[in-house]
Amino acid sequence: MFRVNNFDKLLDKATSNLRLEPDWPTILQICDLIRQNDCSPKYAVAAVKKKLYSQNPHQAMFALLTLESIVKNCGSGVHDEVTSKAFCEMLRDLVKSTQHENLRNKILELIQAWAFAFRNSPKYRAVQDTVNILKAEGYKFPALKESDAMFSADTAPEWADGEVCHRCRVPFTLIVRRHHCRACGQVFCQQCSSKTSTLPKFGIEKEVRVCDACYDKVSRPPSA
Ligand SMILES: O=P(O)(O)O[C@@H]1[C@H](O)[C@H](OP(=O)(O)O)[C@@H](O)[C@H](O)[C@H]1O
Ligand SMILES: [Zn+2]
Ligand SMILES: [Zn+2]
Repeated sequence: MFRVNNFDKLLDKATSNLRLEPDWPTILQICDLIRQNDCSPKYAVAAVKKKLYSQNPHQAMFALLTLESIVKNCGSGVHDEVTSKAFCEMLRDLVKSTQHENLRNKILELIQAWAFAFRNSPKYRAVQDTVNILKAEGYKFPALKESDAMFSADTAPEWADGEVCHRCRVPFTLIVRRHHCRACGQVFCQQCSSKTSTLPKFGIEKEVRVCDACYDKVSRPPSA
């Protein structure tokens, strides 16, 4: 559980009510933890959500900025969490209940940007529904900056399930343990995923487990 505590420490630091300016380096470290699978998107979003309810407007705003960054940088695992009906309803309630104009506007900005970013994903339609409801209730949304809705970060694939090794087909047992390659997300036995590599293209700077095929790909010198 150490790694998760590390996340909590970073989130406390990023949302400290002693700060007057956002702590962007810490916010980006939080993104790295999630991108490296050191903290699950579910845990991360739930922890940030708690900070949104802080009575201290600085803390709540820093939590919103952290939320904005992890949605932009950490891929579909986070998108699944913040586009759930429950999360959208929570944001809608916050828009209604907050006393702070700047918090309200930041939430409206985020919901609108996400609705635009996910406009082609039917499974995320709860966000557009929330925009429509809030507009019908008379809330004024800030002008959409399309740049706010560009989630450019390339993120590591979600991990696949499987009862046998993706490469040698050996069945997993109590002895033959399951492992995941961080580059392709497939499931392998120890023998087929014994190597490690950094994966800069996914923002993973530390050595992580990769399968033999991905190891050959990432360690081959770029073709001249
Ligand atoms: O050790 P176990 O109790 O079998 O748990 C496995 C390890 O956590 C593996 O981590 P790793 O890929 O870093 O080895 C992970 O990829 C598997 O999904 C888990 O089932
Ligand atoms: Zn294998
Ligand atoms: Zn692989």
